[in-house]
Amino acid sequence: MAILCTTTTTSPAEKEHEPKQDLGNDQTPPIIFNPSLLNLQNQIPNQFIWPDEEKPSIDIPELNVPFIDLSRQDSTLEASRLIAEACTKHGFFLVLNHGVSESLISEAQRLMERFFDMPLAGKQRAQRKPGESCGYASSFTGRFSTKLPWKETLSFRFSNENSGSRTVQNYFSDTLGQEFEHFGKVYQDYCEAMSSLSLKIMELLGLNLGVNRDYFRGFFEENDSIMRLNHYPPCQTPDLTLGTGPHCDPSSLTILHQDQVNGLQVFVDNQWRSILPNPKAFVVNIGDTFMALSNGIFKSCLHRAVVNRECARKSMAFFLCPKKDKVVRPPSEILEKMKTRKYPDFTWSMFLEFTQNHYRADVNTLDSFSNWVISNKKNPI
Ligand SMILES: C=C1C[C@]23C[C@H]1CC[C@H]2[C@]1(C)CCC[C@@](C)(C(=O)O)[C@H]1[C@@H]3C(=O)O
Ligand SMILES: O=C(O)CCC(=O)C(=O)O
Ligand SMILES: [Fe+2]
Repeated sequence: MAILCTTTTTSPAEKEHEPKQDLGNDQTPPIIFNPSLLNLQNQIPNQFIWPDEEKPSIDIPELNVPFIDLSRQDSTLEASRLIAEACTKHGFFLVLNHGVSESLISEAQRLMERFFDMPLAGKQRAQRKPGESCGYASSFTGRFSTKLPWKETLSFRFSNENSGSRTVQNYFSDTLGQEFEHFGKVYQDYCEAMSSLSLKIMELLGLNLGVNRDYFRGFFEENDSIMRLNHYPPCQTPDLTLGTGPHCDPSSLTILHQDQVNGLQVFVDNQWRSILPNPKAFVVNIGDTFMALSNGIFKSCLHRAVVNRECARKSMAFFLCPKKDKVVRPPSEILEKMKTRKYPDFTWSMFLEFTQNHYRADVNTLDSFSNWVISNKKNPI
């Protein structure tokens, strides 16, 4: 059962999303976000206080998203129709009977708890460096100086390029040492399961966009993805801050597992809505790169995560991304029908660089990136 920690509704989202080039370059030394000390404080540091128009408020309605039962072979067409309906509107849906073993999910969750329970210095052995998308970040204190998120994260790369290349396993052993070998094995298996699930979902997305079933599967077969563990500690003033600020995922498809604590919200029809946790399901959403691949037909939608006073919340996100040098351009079947291109050609390596070094992801990331590509005459090929 979901633990419903009170939160919610909001404020208009649009005007708060002007591009902020707050990349942490000011002169004040970064504050330290140590969850075991901060979660009991009645006054949170100013850097964590979000502007009024972005602060969460209480009682938001639930978003009705379709449940896609992946076990029913006979229902491929129906599943694909439901997905398409959700993706043209907001890009969020749930998958059930997804085939990922419950024991793998619960072991991945257990190890995430163990990792975040470690003293700060232990976690900092995997410290994320400026400009890099992987590693441990306690809030983003060195990276941003305002609107800090109330969370700590561990991110690592997964590559499906040479099956057996064991990117995740090597990451844990190389960064945290041999005692983390078991972590590496479990998250390697988890990412492989996420990668296969993404490829299945890609077939369904393709069916609805009128392309060959294998087209997007092939496009993402050698994916170079990012896996992220999120820990949102309790906060004594949850109405002042956010766990993850409003953003669209720059990646292609996100597969999220939430624990039992409420917190994920999506901005639909001009209001914030909750997606309640369901440990048996994965929340799937379209990211900006897939929106570009579908020439804007499938939407990447604004979402955020709120925190609460009582309980810590943990989530695991797999961000499916194409192989770095693959050119992101809609398939001819779509372009023949639509005639005009919505976004320029780009590669994931350019988009990733943009989000890490030039722009803090928000609702406008894809448009700002497109303008950046066009004005810098970046050529992906
Ligand atoms: C390419 C990426 C940038 C972010 C990590 C991956 C996929 C999602 C992006 C992010 C989660 C969007 C919200 C802002 C962000 C800074 C965060 O709060 O975590 C983003 C990630 C990032 O740059 O680390
Ligand atoms: O933790 C969550 O529920 C959502 C996190 C998220 O949106 C992200 O990491 O991109
Ligand atoms: Fe997200």
